[in-house]
This record gives sequence, C-alpha cells and structure tokens, in this order.
Amino acid sequence: MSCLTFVITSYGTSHSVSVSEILAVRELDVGGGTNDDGRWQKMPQKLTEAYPYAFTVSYVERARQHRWRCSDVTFHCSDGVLRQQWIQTIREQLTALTSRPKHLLVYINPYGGKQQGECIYEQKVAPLFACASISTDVIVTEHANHARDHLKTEAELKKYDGVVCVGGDGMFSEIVHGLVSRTQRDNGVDQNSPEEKLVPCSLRIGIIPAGSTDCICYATVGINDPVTSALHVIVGDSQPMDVCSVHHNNTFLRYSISLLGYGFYGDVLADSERKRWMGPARYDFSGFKTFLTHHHYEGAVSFLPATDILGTPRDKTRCRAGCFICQHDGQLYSGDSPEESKTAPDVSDREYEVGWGVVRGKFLAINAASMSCACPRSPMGLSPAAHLADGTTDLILVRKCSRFNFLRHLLRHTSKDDQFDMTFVEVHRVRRFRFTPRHCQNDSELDLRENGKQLFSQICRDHPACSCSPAYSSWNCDGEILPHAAIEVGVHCQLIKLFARGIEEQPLFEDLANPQCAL
Ligand SMILES: CCCCCCCCCCCCC/C=C/[C@@H](O)[C@H](COP(=O)(O)O)NC(=O)CCCCC
Ligand SMILES: Nc1ncnc2c1ncn2[C@@H]1O[C@H](COP(=O)(O)OP(=O)(O)O)[C@@H](O)[C@H]1O
Ligand SMILES: [Ca+2]
Repeated sequence: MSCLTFVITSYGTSHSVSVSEILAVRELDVGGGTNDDGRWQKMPQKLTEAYPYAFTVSYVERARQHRWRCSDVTFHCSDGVLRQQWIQTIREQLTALTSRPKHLLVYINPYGGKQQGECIYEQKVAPLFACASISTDVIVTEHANHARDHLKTEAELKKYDGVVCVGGDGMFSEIVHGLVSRTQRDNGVDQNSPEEKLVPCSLRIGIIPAGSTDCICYATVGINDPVTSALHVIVGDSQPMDVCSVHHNNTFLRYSISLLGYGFYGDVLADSERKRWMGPARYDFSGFKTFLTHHHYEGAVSFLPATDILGTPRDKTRCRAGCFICQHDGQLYSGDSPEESKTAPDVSDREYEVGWGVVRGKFLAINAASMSCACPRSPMGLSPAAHLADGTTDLILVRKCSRFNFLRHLLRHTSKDDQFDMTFVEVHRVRRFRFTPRHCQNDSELDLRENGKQLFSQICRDHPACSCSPAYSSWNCDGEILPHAAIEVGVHCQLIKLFARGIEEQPLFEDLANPQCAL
C-alpha cells in the first residue's frame, strides 16, 4: 500500500497517511487565511512568508470507539510549480484507486428512527461526498417498499458504482431485496426454489445509520455514526456478507441479513410496530412487556449443522476486519485441494443434505443470527462469535424456563458473560434449518391463524397474567414481520457486499490538531 509520509514540523514528529485513506487534495489560498470550507487556519507568519504556496490534504483519522473523522493537513511550498506537482501526483494516485465509487444512488428513508434521515444526509454525508468528488442521485422515499421496487424494476444500475441507504435495518433490507431480486431476474434464477444457488450482487451497498437498531451498520463498522459510514463508502471498502433466504412451501418469503427471531423477538416486534410513534424507545417498552408475558411456543426445529468449518459459536475470537475465517468462506480445508477451496458451500450443495439434527420442545425464543447482531443495546450481540461472511448462521434455541432464568439470559447480552452457558440454551452453527410449529400440520396454517387461533393469541397477549401461551408467534426478519410460522431457511455465502471492512482492532490515539507541514 502506498503511503504519503509528511513531517509535522511544529511537533517534530512524523505521521504517515496511506494514500488509500486520503479523501481529497485542494489548493489553499494562504493570503486569504481560510480553507475551502471557511475554517480559519492558524499559520505562523514566518512559515507563510517562506512557503507561500499551500495545499490541503483531507484524510481519514481514527478516533475512539471505531469512529472515523475527516482531518486536514496543510502543506506549504516555496513555489507554485512544486505545489502543482504535489497536487497532481496525489490526484493521480487517488484516480488509480479503482475500488472507490464515483457515482452513487442514494435512498433516504425520512420515516425511520427519529425521522432525521434527510437532515443527517444533508448535513453530515453530502458535504463529504462532494469533497471526495462523488456524484449522487438522491431519492427520498415516499412509502414503504419504494426503494425496493425502484431498484427491482426501474433503476439504471449500470450508471452507478454502489447504492447507499440512509435508514435502519428495515431500509437496508429493502435495498437488499431490490438488488438481490433484480440480480436473480437478470440472470434467470428462480427465487422460489429453496435449493437454487443465487447469483451474487455486483453493486456494493453503503449504510448511513438513521434507524432504530442499526445493527447491520454497528456489526460491520463498530459504531453507528453517519460520518464514519460515509468515510467507509468514500475509501471504497468492501465487506462480503451472508444472506439467508426464507421460504414457505417452496414459495420465497424474504431475505434476512441479521436476525431471524421467533418467540421473544417476534413478539417484541409485533408489539412495537403498533408503537412506532415512540421512536427507537418502542423496543424497550415492548421488550419489557414481552418479557412479562413470558410466552413459549411449541414446535420442531430441524437443522443441518456446518460440520466442515473453522470456528464454533462458543469461540472467544471475534469476526474482525480481514477475518481469516471469512476470507476462506468459513471452510476448514483451503488451498491444497483446488476444487474444494474454490467453491463456497452453499444451500444448493446436495452433499450437505446429510446429517440433519432435530430438536422438539417448548421454546421462549428461536433465533438465527447470520452475524453477531451487535448493536448499542447489546454491544457483543446475540451471537458474539458469529461471522459476517462464512456461509453459516448461528441457531440459538432458548427452551422454556423460569422468568428469572430468562432474565439472566437476556441480561448477559448486555455484558461480556456467556449467554449460551445456561442449561436451557443451545446453539448450533448451521447452513440450513426448518421450523414447524406444533399446531401446523398442513397448508391451512394461515387460515387457522386468521381465525380462532389468532384471536386466542390476542386475548392472551392482552392478559399477561394468563398462564396459557398462544399457539403461534411471528418471525422477526431484520425488523419485518413474516406472515408464516413454518419456514425453511438457507444461508447464501457472501451474496452481497457492503461499503465496510468489518470492525477494526482498536488503534492507539494521537492528537494532531490542524497540522502544518513544510515541504
Ligand atoms: C431485560 C434486558 C433485555 C436486554 C436484551 C438485549 C438484547 C438485544 C439484542 C438485540 C438484537 C437486535 C438484532 C437486530 C434486529 C434488527 O434487525 C431489528 C430491526 O432494526 P431497525 O430496522 O433498525 O429498527 N430490531 C429489532 O428487532 C429490535 C429488537 C430489540 C429487542 C429488545
Ligand atoms: N417514506 C416512507 N414512509 C413510510 N415507511 C417507509 C418509507 N420508506 C421506507 N419505509 C419503511 O420504513 C420501515 C422502517 O425503516 P427503517 O429505516 O428500518 O427504520 P427503523 O429502524 O426505525 O425501523 C421499513 O420497513 C421501510 O420499508
Ligand atoms: Ca455468517
């Protein structure tokens, strides 16, 4: 990686910036004393006299908790020709970085989170894209599924180097559905077949967090911060991600990237949707209420364990930037046997159809986490050792237990304690799974739900003191409710790519305010 190294004379220390982390370079009018953005430059008189020709380099600076900031360093030259040579050379180096996007399609959900999407984009993100000479087409959505349908049918995707969504996990899910469906249609792939091998999407997706949970951003960047996310887009990062497909009776329902949760998380979501006016706090309210109702659900979970992989859900190591396991698609054997290593295991690989396991019983929660699902509420996540791009999902089964024990389990999500180290919890790293609720024997499941059983569920939900449990919960699929309880799920290894790099290990910090350098 090429590095621009500069000496900071005022401190007598040296500091290097990788070209890949330079955002832009521009001339500076020393006489005027201000930057392009109007910020006042403090320049010693002697320096400006001896070196009157200046230029400013904007680059990525790392701050605490995985936060990135745009910093400026100003260089002073003794003559104008030298300055032009420097500016031209840096611009040539930046142009050679082919992974950087030049033209982006941006969707803003004005309705997600605290309804600040437009303001966040205009104030924090658009100026950075402009500084990095990225042009954009911006669409503020007018209704749910606007972005999904636009991507699926209308958007001229060839014009763009990526798609950016400003919103939460639900908005990101819309973008994924639009892009994945469009890619399958363009390649003649039938999404309704659970066995079908899907074609990966070529366009990368950027997430500017402006939703309620924003767990996909948090788990891929390490923080929910619009500026940090915008900078990851500008430098052209690329992080592959697994995607789960969800089917019911050979009919495609949805894709899931983070959490598929039945029981507790399904009930929290169903209740919280009626309280959207509360904003992100709706999850705390509904979470507490759902915890008090303490409903369990009966059924059978069958699953195909990923036995041929590196890593387990109980590992102490974490998926981080440059993760070794994800680089090898999670496979145990790589390198020596070319055929084995080239093909990522996928839901369509028949050889994996052997060795299914089955667990029957009463469950408080059935969760599938294709990634850690870390978020501000749970900084380690639902499955702290899950990988972003290993072709597996962690299936977490929480059996019926006392309220006290369930509370202990939930509270462990907020600390470093192991939430799986409890007798009523089991976790399996799987490639596929199915769930069949006990009362679901055939296709009439939905009819039943819409009639008597649904009514029964509602009565029980409204009377938490009642000791009986409803027959069905709902699936929470990245924050959207699924209409079916009986589902079949398969993981598609690295189907999409984000403008992210995974969570970086924490660096040491230096405080370099407004450095000035002589060349
Ligand atoms: C009594 C203490 C309880 C503490 C429990 C903490 C556990 C939190 C784990 C959260 C996992 C979140 C997984 C992500 C799900 C999102 O996809 C989804 C939609 O997000 P968004 O579109 O941005 O709103 N969010 C949820 O389903 C919220 C679940 C909150 C549960 C309390
Ligand atoms: N303009 C709009 N009006 C209403 N709903 C929208 C609009 N644009 C997107 N949506 C929907 O809003 C829902 C929530 O969006 P999201 O950005 O995830 O916010 P939150 O994190 O608060 O749930 C998603 O289901 C998405 O489809
Ligand atoms: Ca995974």
